[in-house]
Amino acid sequence: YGGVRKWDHNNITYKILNYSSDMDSDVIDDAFARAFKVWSDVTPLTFTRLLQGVADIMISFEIGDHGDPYPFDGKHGDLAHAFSPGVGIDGEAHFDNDEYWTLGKGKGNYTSEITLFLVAAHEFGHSLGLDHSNIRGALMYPQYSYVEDFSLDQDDIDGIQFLY
Ligand SMILES: COc1ccc(S(=O)(=O)[C@H](CC(=O)O)C(F)F)cc1
Ligand SMILES: [Ca+2]
Ligand SMILES: [Zn+2]
Ligand SMILES: [Zn+2]
Repeated sequence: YGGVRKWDHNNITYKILNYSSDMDSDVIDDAFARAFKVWSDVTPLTFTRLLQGVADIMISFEIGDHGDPYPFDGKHGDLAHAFSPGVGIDGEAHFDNDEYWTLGKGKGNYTSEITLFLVAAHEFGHSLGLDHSNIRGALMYPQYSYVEDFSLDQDDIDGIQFLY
């Protein structure tokens, strides 16, 4: 999870390794791009998507035990996790594919639908080196809660600007 390490470069790359079947892949691509923009808007960081090769942040949808010490737990519970900067597994962001991923108020009662954009923005905060915030409205607060019109809390901005 989050650590106090940070990337030693500002032009960070990411790669999407696989997709969830809950949403079109171009909608998922866009949700991830918007989640990275949350952070590039308040730092000198840039995020470039790679289609092949090894990127700093490798993004994948996983279920159950998926080869790291943090197996997913089926629908609900843990939604995703990400590792702080470094080499190898660090920087990776994993999303639980047993969740029903959507964007905002889906067709049904969105309490059972998890907004990919919000979770991704939070996970990428961890991939950049952020830990949790104790401010309830902050993006880096440890609990997921759906918000209509999202904005970073000052605590999130202070945290990321402390690092970069
Ligand atoms: C607002 O974004 C999130 C809040 C909480 C989570 S989580 O409930 O999946 C959390 C993982 C995390 O804090 O990144 C849990 F420990 F797994 C993910 C994204
Ligand atoms: Ca889960
Ligand atoms: Zn994992
Ligand atoms: Zn977190």
